[in-house]
Amino acid sequence: MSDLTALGWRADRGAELPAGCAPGRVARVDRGRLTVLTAEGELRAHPGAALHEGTGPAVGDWVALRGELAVAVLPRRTSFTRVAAGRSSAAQVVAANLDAVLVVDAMVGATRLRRIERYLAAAWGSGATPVVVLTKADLCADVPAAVQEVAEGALGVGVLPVSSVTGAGLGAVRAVVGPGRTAAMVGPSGVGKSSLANALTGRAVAGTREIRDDGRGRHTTTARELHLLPGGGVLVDTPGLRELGLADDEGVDTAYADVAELAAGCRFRDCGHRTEPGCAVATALTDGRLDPARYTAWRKLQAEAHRQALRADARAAARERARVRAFTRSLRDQPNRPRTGWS
Ligand SMILES: Nc1nc2c(ncn2[C@@H]2O[C@H](COP(=O)(O)OP(=O)(O)OP(=O)(O)O)[C@@H](O)[C@H]2O)c(=O)[nH]1
Ligand SMILES: [Zn+2]
Repeated sequence: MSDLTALGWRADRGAELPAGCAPGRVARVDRGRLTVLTAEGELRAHPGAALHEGTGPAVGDWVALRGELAVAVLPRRTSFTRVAAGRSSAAQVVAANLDAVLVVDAMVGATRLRRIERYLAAAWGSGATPVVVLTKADLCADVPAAVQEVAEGALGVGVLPVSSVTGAGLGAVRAVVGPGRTAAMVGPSGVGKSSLANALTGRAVAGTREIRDDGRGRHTTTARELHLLPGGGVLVDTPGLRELGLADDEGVDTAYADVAELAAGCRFRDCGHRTEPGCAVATALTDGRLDPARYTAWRKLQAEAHRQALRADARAAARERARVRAFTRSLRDQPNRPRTGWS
C-alpha cells in the first residue's frame, strides 16, 4: 500500500482523470512496459494506443489506469527534456512532474562551475526549481568557500553542501524533496548521486545493480528510477539525466541572467558582442564586471541551443511535408472523391 499523496498526487488532478480510472505514477519505462506505483502498490502496466502518440510516457508521469492498461497520460506540470542520443537528435522527456531539480556535483576535483551552469540551463528549462547539491563535503577542506564559488555562478539558486558519508547537510536536501514533492537528481557519473539516493532513502536503492548477461554484453539494470523517501517525497534518478545535451534555449538566459541582462542593454538588438559600438557586454568585459570564462560559456550554450532549435524546426518541416504528401495521396486514391475543383 502506498499513499497517493506520498507519491506526489494532488487532489486537483482528480478532474483530469477519465471516469472509472485509477491514477498511477510511472516509475520506469522499458520496452513497451511501464512500472507504475499506485495506491495498491507497484504494477506492470501496458501502454494503451493513445500513449504511443507524442513523446510517450516518461518517468514521473501520472497515467490513468483501467486495470493493467494505461489509457492516458495526464497533463505534465513540468518536464525535463534532453536531446536523445543517436542521429535523430530529437528532444526526449526524461522525467515529468518535477518540483525541483537537484543539480548534483562533487566538492572535489577540478573547478566544476561550467558543468554546473550547463545543468542549470537545462534545469531552468524544465519549469521546476533548480537547487545545486555539492556532495563529498567530508573531503573538502573549505566547504563555505566551495559553496560561495558555486553560488556566484548559480544566480538565484540555493547551494547545499552534503556528505553521504557523515550525513551532514542531508536534512536540507530532505526539505527540498519534502512530503508530496518530487525532485530529480541530474549530474555526471561519479559525483555521488547513487550514494545520495541511498542516504536519503535509508536503503540501498541505487548502485546495487543486478548484472545480466544476454549475450550482447553486460547490462546493469535498476528496478525503478523513482524512489519514495521515508518522509513522503519522491526522488528521481534516471540514466537519461546523467549526460545531457540542451534540448532548447529556454533555460540558458535564466541560468545566465546577468549576461542576458547586459546583452539586452546593447545598442543593437542583433549585437554580436564583438566590435559593435554601444556593446554593453564588451564594456562589462573590459571593466571586469563580467568574467570572460562565464561569457564564453554563455555563448557556447546559446549556440548549442540554437543549433538544436534549427534541427527541431527542420524535423517539424519534414514531418509537415510527409503529412501533406500522405493527405494528397489519400485523396487521389479515393475512387469516389468529391469534385472540389482543386484536386
Ligand atoms: N567521501 C565521500 N565519498 C562519496 C560521497 N558520496 C559518494 N562518494 C563516493 O564517490 C563514488 C561515486 O559515488 P556514486 O554514488 O556511485 O556516484 P554516482 O553519481 O551515482 O555515479 P554513477 O552511478 O556512475 O552515475 C563512490 O566511490 C562513493 O563511495 C561522500 O559524500 N563522501
Ligand atoms: Zn553587445
